[in-house]
Amino acid sequence: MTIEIKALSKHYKNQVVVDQLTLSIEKGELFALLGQNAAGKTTTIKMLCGLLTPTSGDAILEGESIVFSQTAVKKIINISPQETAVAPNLTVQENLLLMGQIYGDSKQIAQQHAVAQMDLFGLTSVKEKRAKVLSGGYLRRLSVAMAMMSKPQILFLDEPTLGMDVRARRDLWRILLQIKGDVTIVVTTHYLEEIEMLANRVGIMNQGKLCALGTVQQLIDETGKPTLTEVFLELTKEVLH
Ligand SMILES: Nc1ncnc2c1ncn2[C@@H]1O[C@H](COP(=O)(O)OP(=O)(O)OP(=O)(O)O)[C@@H](O)[C@H]1O
Repeated sequence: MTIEIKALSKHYKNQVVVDQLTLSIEKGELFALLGQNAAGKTTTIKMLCGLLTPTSGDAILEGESIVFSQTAVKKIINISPQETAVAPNLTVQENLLLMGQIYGDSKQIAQQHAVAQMDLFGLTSVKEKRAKVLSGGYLRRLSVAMAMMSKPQILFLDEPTLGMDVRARRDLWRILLQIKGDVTIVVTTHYLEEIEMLANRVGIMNQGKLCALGTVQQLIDETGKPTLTEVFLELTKEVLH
C-alpha cells in the first residue's frame, strides 16, 4: 500500500469535519475522493499533505507517518491545491525552474526536467508567457506540472479541472492517465462522468465519513444504480434533500 489512512479525524470546535476516515490506496492508482460540498475532501487532502494537523488518527504514506514524520512525507508527495501556487509575474518556464530549484535540483537538472514537464503538459508553446496572462486551463496545467517538478511518488490534486471547459478538462485527464502508474494520484472532483472512465477506484465521503469505497463498477453493482452519478445521489441523499 502506498497510502494507509487510519481513523483520521479533524474537528473544528464542535464540528467534526473528517470522521474516523480509514482507507488504503494502492501504488500507482488514480484514486478519486468524491463528496458534495463540505464533505471533508479538501480537509482530508490537506492533512495527508501536512498542511493541517489531524485532531486524531494517522496516515502512513510510503511507510512514513503524517503525524510523526512530516518532513519525510513532504519529500515524497506534492499537491496542486484549489488555490494555485503559481507566481503570476514569472513566466511558465521560470515558475517550473523555481520549483525545481526549491526542491534542490541544480539549474541544469531543473531545466531538463522543466522541458520534459512542458512537453508532457503541452506548455512549450506558452513557456515565455507570464503566468498571469494564461487562461484558466493552462494555469491549472502549470500548477500540476509545478507539483511534478519535485518528482513526487504521490500527487494530490484538489479539483484540478474546476472551471475548465470540456476540451481543457479532457486534455488534463489525458496527461494524468499518462502519469498514473508511475505516480499515485489522489484527486477530488465533482465531474463524475470523467471519474467513471478514468479512476481506478473511488471513495465517497458524506459529512466527514467514508460511505462507499470501490471501483465504479462495484459501487454500481452494490447499489443497483445505473451510473456513478446515481450512486452518488443515493449515498448522499439525506443531505441533499
Ligand atoms: N479552518 C476551518 N475552520 C472551521 N471550519 C472549517 C475550516 N476549514 C474547513 N472547515 C469546514 O469543514 C467542512 C469541510 O470542508 P472541506 O473544504 O474539507 O470540504 P470539501 O469536501 O473539500 O468541499 P468542496 O467540495 O466545497 O471543496 C466545511 O463545512 C468547512 O466549512
